Amino acid sequence: MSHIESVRLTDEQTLVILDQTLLPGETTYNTLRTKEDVFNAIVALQVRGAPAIGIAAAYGAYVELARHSYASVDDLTRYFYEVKAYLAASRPTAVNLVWALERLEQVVVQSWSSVEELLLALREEAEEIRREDARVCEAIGRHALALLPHDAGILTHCNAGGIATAKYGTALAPLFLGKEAGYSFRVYADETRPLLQGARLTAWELQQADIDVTLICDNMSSIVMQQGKVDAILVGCDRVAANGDTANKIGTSGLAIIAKHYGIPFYVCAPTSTIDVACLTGAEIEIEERNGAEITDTWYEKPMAPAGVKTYNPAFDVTDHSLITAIITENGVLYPDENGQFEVRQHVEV
Ligand SMILES: CSC[C@H]1O[C@H](OP(=O)(O)O)[C@H](O)[C@@H]1O
Repeated sequence: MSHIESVRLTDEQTLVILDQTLLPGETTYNTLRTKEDVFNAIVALQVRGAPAIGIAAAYGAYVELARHSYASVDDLTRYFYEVKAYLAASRPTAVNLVWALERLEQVVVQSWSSVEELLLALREEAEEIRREDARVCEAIGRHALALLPHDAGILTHCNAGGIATAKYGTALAPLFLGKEAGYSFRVYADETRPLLQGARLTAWELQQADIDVTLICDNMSSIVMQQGKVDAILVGCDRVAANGDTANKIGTSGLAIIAKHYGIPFYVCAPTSTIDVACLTGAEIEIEERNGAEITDTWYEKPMAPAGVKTYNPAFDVTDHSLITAIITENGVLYPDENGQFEVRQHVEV
């Protein structure tokens, strides 16, 4: 699989990201030099996808810290907490953002003899977060692949591909690995309004990998399931609660309800870094609400709605655990027990 890297730390202590807002028409890389650059890139979804956001935040925190001088390790530590709080506020729903910054905090709280030693350790931890994510996504792909017929029809939502992670993606990982193993998946990618991650990113990534992909509007997902074209639905996630309730791109929960109606397996592909066992149920997950202009203005040359119309633009929704067939992590496939309950904590702490 030819890998398209979406987040990279350079030797010049800068962060380079693939600007995902310009895909598929332009493959443009932006250089981020400050915490403000990183914050704005995450808010604008230039870098997006829960794991990729975490990696960008870890790299971004390091890049910001490395560009200043410090009188002492305590001075650097104080500034780390300022940068952590600032970057953590960029997007609230994907837990990987805070998870990655807390990984750096675990480094900061150790005892360090010099500023240089601590900065080096922070860079290495950020690099390890990226390397780990690639290994995790490949493992998710292998576990998911084992569940799928060689010629399965797959429905995807939003984009949980290689560019949303360090490599492979989560929901798309089995598709890339299957392609390498000679599988002939037929993928239906729904466009995923309002930001069209399915049309712009998933269709693009699958075409780049020569995987059969058909783009559909979100409101066509039901008919492709009714017509028997879909053998399984694969989605990513932004935060999985302790009971298995899952926050993912807006529209996911509706897909799960339709899948339940047609008896189609609904799989959540979840790195354990996206599981938040401190969050007991989906009701506790903060849902980011974004600017309504993404609905009315982003893709249209002419007005698509009356001027001044009210909008409501929740970027995510929560799929109830009762609608999820299995949660696939790097540790394996987690099915609900006989009472329909997911023992997520046990699965995470293997
Ligand atoms: C492996 S990416 C998970 C998740 O992230 C996406 O959200 P966004 O495009 O807003 O960053 C989407 O919900 C994906 O399913």
